[in-house]
Parts: sequence; structure tokens; C-alpha cells
Amino acid sequence: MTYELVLLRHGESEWNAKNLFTGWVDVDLNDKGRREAVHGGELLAEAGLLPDVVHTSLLRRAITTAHLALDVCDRHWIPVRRSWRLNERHYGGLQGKDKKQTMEEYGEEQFMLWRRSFDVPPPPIAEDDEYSQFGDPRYAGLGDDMPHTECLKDVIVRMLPYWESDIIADLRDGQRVLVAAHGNSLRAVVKHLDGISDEDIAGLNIPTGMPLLYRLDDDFRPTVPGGEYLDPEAAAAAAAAVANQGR
Ligand SMILES: O=C(O)[C@@H](CO)OP(=O)(O)O
Repeated sequence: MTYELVLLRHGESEWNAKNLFTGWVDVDLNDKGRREAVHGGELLAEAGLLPDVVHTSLLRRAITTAHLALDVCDRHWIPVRRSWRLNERHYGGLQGKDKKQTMEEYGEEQFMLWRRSFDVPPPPIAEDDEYSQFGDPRYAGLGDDMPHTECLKDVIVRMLPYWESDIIADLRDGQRVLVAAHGNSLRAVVKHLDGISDEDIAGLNIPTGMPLLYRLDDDFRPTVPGGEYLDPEAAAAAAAAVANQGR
């Protein structure tokens, strides 16, 4: 049995375009991001990879991306499941800050540690910060799980229970699963799937709006390591642009 999983990072958001750290701030897609989402859906249709069920985060850039992509391939009606566990990595006190200015202020090494190291979280956010999510009703049930900041390691810890209980369950049922999420929550999924080391994951960047197909074997391991982008050339160029943010 081969299981089919498609990962889709949301299209470009208003803050991606402005080069601001976003994290859990609920920023919308911009026009380019909406076009990317539609194109992602067209690629799914062309490849005959119509999803049976979609999982998203609680953030509108992922929710809208999933809707636009599914609408264009006539799959707007499939079951939707959402979880905070698929949210972007919480960027702590960096949320709302300009990436270029942050790099200039703290230096490239610290900047890259915060962005891409496995286990160095950014400084925590104050609960009354203008970009804090404390008090947001969608997170009312989180209790002590509500983060003040997260590194990639933290994202893996909170994402994996959902992977095991909900996403694997749908795959096991024979559903083709679409996961519409974020740069760093999808890096967590890919690290887990491909068994990427804590060091090597720093070099992995996921482009916006590009469907990434994983066919998984009986043990839910990829049959092709790294999966297959439906448009590999465009994906490579877009991933390089993510890597260079801040410069
Ligand atoms: O700002 C963010 O939340 C993320 C994704 O857009 O940025 P980065 O790629 O720098 O981790």
C-alpha cells in the first residue's frame, strides 16, 4: 500500500512581502499569494492529485490557501480539519519585527540561529505585546501549551501528536491528504518524514504555494526521499528566495 500526502505552504502573505517575522500573527495573503494558491490547486488538478481531506492550521493564510487551491480543482467540498498544532512556529518577541533590521541589529549569526537553528528559540513575547496571541479565543483551550516562543524542536513536539493521531489516521483510511500549513510547521513534518538531522534541517526552506507530494510506504516513510515538487524548477528558485530573506 502506498499512501499519498501533499504538503502545501500558504501563498505569499502581506508580511512575507514586507519581510516581517510573522509566526502566530494572523496575517492575510496578498494578491500574489492568492494567485500562488490558485496555481497550487491547478498543479494538483493537472497531476490528478485531487485531495480527499484537508488539514490546516488556525491561521487565515493557510486556511485561505487551502480554500483557493481546492476551489480551483473542484474539491472545495472535502472534509476540513484544523489544529493549532499545524500553526507556524511562534516567533516570540520577533513577531512583527523587520527581518533585515533584526539582522543588522543582532548580526547574521544570531539572526540565523533564531530563524533556522533546531533548538535556539527567539526571545519570549510579552503577553501584552501588540503581536501576542494571549486572549485570542481560538487558543482559549491551550492552557500551558500556549507558547511564548518556539524553536523548531518545540514545533516538532507539538506537531507530532496531531500527525500521529489525525493525519496518519486519514492516510491509513486510504485518503489522499492535503496539509496546508507554514514554512516552519512543514519543515517539522519534512524533518520527521525524511529523518533529517538537527544540523541539516537548517538548510531546508519550503517555498510558498508549491505542492510537495510524498508517497509513503506501509511504515509511513517516503518512497522518494524529500518528496516530489509538482513544479520542481519553480520550487527550487522560490526556496532559494526564502533562504535569502533578510539580505
Ligand atoms: O516569519 C515567519 O513566520 C516565517 C515564515 O514566513 O519566517 P522564516 O522563513 O524567517 O522562518
